Amino acid sequence: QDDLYRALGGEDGVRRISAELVQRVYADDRIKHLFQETNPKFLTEQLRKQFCELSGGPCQYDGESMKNSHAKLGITKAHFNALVEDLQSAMDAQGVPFTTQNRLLALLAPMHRDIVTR
Ligand code: HEM
Repeated sequence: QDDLYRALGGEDGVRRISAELVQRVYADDRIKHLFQETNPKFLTEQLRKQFCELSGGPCQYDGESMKNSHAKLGITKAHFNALVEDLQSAMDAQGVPFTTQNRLLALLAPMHRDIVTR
């Protein structure tokens, strides 16, 4: 049940992917303006726990719901796609195989219903 977690590189892998994603997002001119009031360390830690739990790892995501945490941001489909691209780049940089990348992305994709609000 934790094979996706292990394919992502386990604890260290998921930690590195989360950190790399946040670095890319804060440098991404398409979306960085939306993160101006968010502490990158906090966001990295929340993403780490969420990716860990989703992939079957021994963690529990204890943060806000996707709906509540994104409600006021006015996120578009284009913003969402930009973040997904940043995640793909982050996983590429960590040497995560394409098929493993797609398994994580498939778990995240349905969240667009709660995250994209315009
Ligand atoms: C599948 C896609 C996404 C996932 C899995 C995700 C996940 C998360 C998580 C876990 C948090 C922390 C919630 C908390 O505990 O308070 C968060 C917050 C946040 N997300 Fe996302 N997110 C996604 C897409 C996006 C997109 C597309 C944007 C904007 C381009 C975005 C912008 C933000 C911002 C600005 C916050 C911080 C809100 C605050 O400071 O309270 N997210 N996201």
